[in-house]
Amino acid sequence: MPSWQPSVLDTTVTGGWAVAHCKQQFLCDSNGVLFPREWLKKQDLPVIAEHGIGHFGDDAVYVLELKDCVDLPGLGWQGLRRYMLESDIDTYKMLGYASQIGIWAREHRFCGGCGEATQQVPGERAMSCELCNIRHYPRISPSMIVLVTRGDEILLARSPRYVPGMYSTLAGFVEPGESAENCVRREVREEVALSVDNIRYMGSQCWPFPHSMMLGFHADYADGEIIIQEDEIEDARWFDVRSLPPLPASRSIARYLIDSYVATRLGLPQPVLPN
Ligand SMILES: NC(=O)c1ccc[n+]([C@@H]2O[C@H](COP(=O)([O-])OP(=O)(O)OC[C@H]3O[C@@H](n4cnc5c(N)ncnc54)[C@H](O)[C@@H]3O)[C@@H](O)[C@H]2O)c1
Ligand SMILES: [Mg+2]
Ligand SMILES: [Zn+2]
Repeated sequence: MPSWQPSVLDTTVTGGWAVAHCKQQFLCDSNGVLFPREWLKKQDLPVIAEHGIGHFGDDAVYVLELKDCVDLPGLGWQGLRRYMLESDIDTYKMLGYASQIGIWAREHRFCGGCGEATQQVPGERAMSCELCNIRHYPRISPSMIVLVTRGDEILLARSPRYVPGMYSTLAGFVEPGESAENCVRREVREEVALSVDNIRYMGSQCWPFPHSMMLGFHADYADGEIIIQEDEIEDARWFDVRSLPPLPASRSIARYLIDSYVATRLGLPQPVLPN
């Protein structure tokens, strides 16, 4: 499998390969998502932005951001989540990156300060506004995710958005003025009314749904009884490491945090954080 290497490519150079993206979906056919770029640009597509995003093996790759997910004969659309679950890691990384750049390009065609059209900065992943003399960079939203444990028990919760039966670790976005550790304390308190101690950093993961940076932690239960925050969570419980419910996808940091603790308690080999 070719490997994926992001970089900023000049869109005035012709040739290479391209993906067409719209709302976390990719245009595809039976060969996949990469199309000869010049061919793709000749199709009847509502392109609103184009960025050169890097190399897949030796091939230069561009993303065409489309206004709508239009139907083309013989072609379909496939969501990023499906690639996260089913494709090789380099294809998933390429498409996660393409999706983040596509969404950012869509949302930064005009300056938020003055409303004028922005321009791509050559050689940099930025849109500039000459009137305001500012640059708009891709947005990344730091989020914490935490596995809370109490001896052989781990705390898992269900959001109403999850597939039936699945439970996962607690997560939430870092707010202005907050450290990642304070975010861990606040989210655990808000979502399940527990307090935690001994918060330690476990690793991070880009989570392109749509632009999160997951900061993974492990924390010990300190105090309190579970009271769920009903608008975000429909159930939360302590599970014994020997009898766990259906868990998140193996590529997620949520799953890594769980597998790592289970491995420690049961004396199994440690998992590797997929990145
Ligand atoms: N990779 C993983 O293993 C994994 C697992 C669980 C959650 N996540 C991700 O973690 C992130 C946070 O999880 P959550 O949904 O529980 O968050 P959360 O507990 O903060 O609740 C979501 C709410 O946060 C607000 N919000 C949305 N976008 C925001 C932003 N950019 N900044 C601040 N607030 C925002 C909205 O009100 C939204 O309803 C999500 O992107 C989710 O997909 C990743
Ligand atoms: Mg949450
Ligand atoms: Zn401006």
